[in-house]
Amino acid sequence: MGILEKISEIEKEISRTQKNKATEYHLGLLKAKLAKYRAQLLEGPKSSSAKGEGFDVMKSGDARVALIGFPSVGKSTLLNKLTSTFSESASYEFTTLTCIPGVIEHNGAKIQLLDLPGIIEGAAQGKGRGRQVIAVGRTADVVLMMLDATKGDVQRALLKAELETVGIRLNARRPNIYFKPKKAGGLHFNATCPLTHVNEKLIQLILHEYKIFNAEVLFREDCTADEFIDVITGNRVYLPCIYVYNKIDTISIEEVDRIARQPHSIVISCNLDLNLDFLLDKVWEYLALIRIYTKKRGGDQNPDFGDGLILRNNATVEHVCHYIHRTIANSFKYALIWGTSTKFNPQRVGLSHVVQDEDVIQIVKK
Ligand SMILES: Nc1nc2c(ncn2[C@@H]2O[C@H](COP(=O)(O)OP(=O)(O)OP(=O)(O)O)[C@@H](O)[C@H]2O)c(=O)[nH]1
Ligand SMILES: [K+]
Ligand SMILES: [Mg+2]
Repeated sequence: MGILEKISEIEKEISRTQKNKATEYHLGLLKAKLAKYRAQLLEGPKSSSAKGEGFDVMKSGDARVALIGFPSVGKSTLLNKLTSTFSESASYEFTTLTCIPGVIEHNGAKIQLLDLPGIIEGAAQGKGRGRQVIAVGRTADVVLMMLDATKGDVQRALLKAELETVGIRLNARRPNIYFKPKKAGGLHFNATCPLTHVNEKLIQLILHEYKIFNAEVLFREDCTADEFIDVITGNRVYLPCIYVYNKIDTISIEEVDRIARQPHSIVISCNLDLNLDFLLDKVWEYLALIRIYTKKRGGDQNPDFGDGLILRNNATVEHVCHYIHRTIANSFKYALIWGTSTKFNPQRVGLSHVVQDEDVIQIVKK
């Protein structure tokens, strides 16, 4: 039996199996098997088309955003609206066949926006250009899952499932589980909170499926078997995702209102230029980028507000130093900061101080 057949057998069995206390172990095992086969499938012989043809796009700018969606939902139209790059758009499916990068300039940052071919059900198993699209998706800082507002809710669930299959978790946090395989000593299992989804026996069964007999496992939150499998498997990526419903010019206002209220969702119309500014603000929010302005020493010079430094949320003064020049941190004495991250303006801070959006910083060297 090929891997694909094994996978579909297991999937069938899982859907056949009723979820209850008695089947808990059985289901846990099936899920572990499924995750294992899927991993094999992805690692399997690299298909010759997995590279090239415009898919090896260099990362550039401060962040990368990937447009993923079914054919003809308007991905290329959006790229044309938001960037100065042109990508062919048309009413027929699979107009776009490669990855086309554009640049969005927003809040002084350069955000790389990737237009990609449409993906279809079965993409994760290599249908169409699915695997290549998903491989690019993994490298993004934020995924824009683009949907046709007229097509109902199925698309969203289908796409999410495709991405899940290949280990991409959308709008989820890495499970807080400590896991360390050992050479000997059996399984040491502990939890810092009551567990309602798994117990030691199930954890042991799942680990055996991966031929792991000695390990230390500590649940720091009430995780599920699936989440534990994610931790064992290891190569998961956790990506923020915005569901972008396009073509709202063709549906009723009631329907627009309903869709807009769903979590992580935003409604737009490329054709009528509706809500595109709001989309950019959302992208900015999901990227969690911050702007830091520098001020030179001496005089009453104003900071250079035209030219901010773009950093990740939770960046420290040390990150700021590295951004300016990698040797600055060595000769660093202290920094003065004006902004929301300090109590006083200015305030003297050290390298570990966490900066906030729109802080002004002056670095004083030894
Ligand atoms: N009514 C309406 N049509 C739109 C809107 N945005 C795009 N379209 C149309 O949708 C069709 C598909 O647009 P594309 O930009 O080619 O879609 P795509 O997702 O890039 O398609 P593929 O590259 O084939 O996957 C075109 O005919 C567009 O004119 C919109 O906001 N409203
Ligand atoms: K199209
Ligand atoms: Mg396109």
